Amino acid sequence: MYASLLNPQIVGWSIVVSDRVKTDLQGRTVVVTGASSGIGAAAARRFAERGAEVAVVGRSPERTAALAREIGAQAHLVDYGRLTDVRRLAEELLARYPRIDVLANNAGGFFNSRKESEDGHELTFQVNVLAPFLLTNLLLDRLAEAPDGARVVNTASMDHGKGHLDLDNLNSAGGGYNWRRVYSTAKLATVVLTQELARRTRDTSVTAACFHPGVVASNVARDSTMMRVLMGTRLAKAMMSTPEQGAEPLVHLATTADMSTGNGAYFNRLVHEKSANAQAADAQLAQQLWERSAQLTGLTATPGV
Ligand SMILES: NC(=O)c1ccc[n+]([C@@H]2O[C@H](COP(=O)([O-])OP(=O)(O)OC[C@H]3O[C@@H](n4cnc5c(N)ncnc54)[C@H](O)[C@@H]3O)[C@@H](O)[C@H]2O)c1
Repeated sequence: MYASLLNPQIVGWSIVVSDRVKTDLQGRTVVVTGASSGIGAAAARRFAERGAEVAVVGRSPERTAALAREIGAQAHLVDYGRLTDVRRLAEELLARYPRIDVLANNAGGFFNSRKESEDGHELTFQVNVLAPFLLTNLLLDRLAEAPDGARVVNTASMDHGKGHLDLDNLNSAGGGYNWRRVYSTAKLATVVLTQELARRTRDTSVTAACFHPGVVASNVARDSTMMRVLMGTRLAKAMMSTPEQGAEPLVHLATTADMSTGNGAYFNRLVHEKSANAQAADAQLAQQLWERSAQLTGLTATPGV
């Protein structure tokens, strides 16, 4: 019974994105970050089964190579804790793939205590927001050239509802670090930047969406002792979705034929939802967050308004 509460597909909630999907992905290239485990690995397998050329992007050399070998794909390594590494990855992808049809920004996570990246940014914000923002911008021209239209799918979380963006303190500096609030805020930024990306690319064939994958049994809590213990119990595992179930919305949003009603939107699994967080609908904040993120990642050229 509890499992069905957490698994929309079991109780049969309505699916409001178009159910017309591109099932044959032959000739298409899909980039999946955080693909060495969990939701990303499950999604990468599904894309490969449908014939896509998959760029398996991961941090762990062993796990990334193993998954790439398993699905006959190419492994690409990156550490999102270093923005220079994100730039190197973008160059590697641009050199290797003449077309990119889907960018799944899925890498993410949270940390027990406040850590800073090599670039001096709070690490949760860098890994979940700044690094994928930079990668997306660096790949955007290639995405816009995709012959059948390209899709950016960002893995957000329903936790974004509890986030609060303070443009003057995106670094979560000062005392009282609360990993949950910091993670929720990072995922709120994902929701806000997805909308802003859709707005800034509205004259191109690129569309974007973000989603909550459900509560998924994965390694996402590896850096939080408390969450690792909570998510590791047998009862908790029985209540959670599998990575394959968590990957379903990602694969669907990446391949759904018609995004005209969902461009820039947030989906709770496959249900198009209006966010309960008022900041998610603040267009001025979205514009400012985009500009601030560009500044923090050293981007000089981003799509205009
Ligand atoms: N598991 C859940 O219940 C849940 C719920 C909501 C959202 N999410 C989100 O789903 C996404 C996938 O998580 P998952 O549950 O599959 O967990 P996971 O830990 O298996 O996957 C996270 C991936 O992100 C990668 N990653 C983390 N830090 C990185 C870094 N510094 N550089 C490069 N890659 C890095 C990891 O290597 C891993 O492949 C994350 O964005 C997570 O926040 C998960």
